[in-house]
Amino acid sequence: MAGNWKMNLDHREAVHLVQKLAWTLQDKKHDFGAVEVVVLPAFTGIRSVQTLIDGDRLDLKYGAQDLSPNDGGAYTGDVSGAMLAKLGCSYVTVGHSERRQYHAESDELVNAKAKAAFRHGLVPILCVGEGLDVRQEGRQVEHTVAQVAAGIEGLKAEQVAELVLAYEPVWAIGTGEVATPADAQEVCAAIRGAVLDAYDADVAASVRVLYGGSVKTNNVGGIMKQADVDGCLVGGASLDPEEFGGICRFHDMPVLPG
Ligand SMILES: O=C(CO)COP(=O)(O)O
Repeated sequence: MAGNWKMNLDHREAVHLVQKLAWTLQDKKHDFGAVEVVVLPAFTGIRSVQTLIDGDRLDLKYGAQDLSPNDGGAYTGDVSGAMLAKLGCSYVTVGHSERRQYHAESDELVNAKAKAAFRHGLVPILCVGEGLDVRQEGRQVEHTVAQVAAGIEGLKAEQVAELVLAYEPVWAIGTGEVATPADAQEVCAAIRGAVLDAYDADVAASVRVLYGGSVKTNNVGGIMKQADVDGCLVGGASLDPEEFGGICRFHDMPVLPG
């Protein structure tokens, strides 16, 4: 379960949220062996979050929301995978739809960022998903599978086995419009199928496929029941420690009909 905080929370607020999240998980006896919990602060919060997690030996992982495809040099404003690895990051999202939309990130750039992450021992959370127009045309599977194929181009089997692919239909992000569990399963199964076609059954079984888009405690139960959904990438709800803590306890959450 990964919380993408997006451009929210300064470094002090980041520490506060991690403290509260740790308390609520501890209070509810969270099974960290069964459900890995990851927070993705803005760059400015990572150092403080690292200090807290290391200092208190919290069983939380953390990462960044983006990285440069380059390893260092004259790239003003960019942050390299090496810098994130030095801060103890485990994960980094690449190709989030907000990066694709507001920074015109292409599939080629997303692929280069995924490779940069692996060069520095970071696991990319590679985000894919269709917009409303594509969904209305019924082309969500072909669109998303093409993004996956381009995103994983040239990656080694052992890298893809570690990779996280996040299906985030753009029309469901921050809108309150959650995909139905069946919608999520349809595309997540196709994503795993694309990995099977490109690699083999072991890699397809090992790659983790997340769903993201308006995930809350009241819908996570149904989404996580789906065979090809291994976890969720949570935006807005991850800023509320009680709500995100509840999402991490998805086994206890209601599964609503439909
Ligand atoms: O973009 C998302 C996570 O990366 C989803 O955001 P919301 O959960 O706010 O819809």
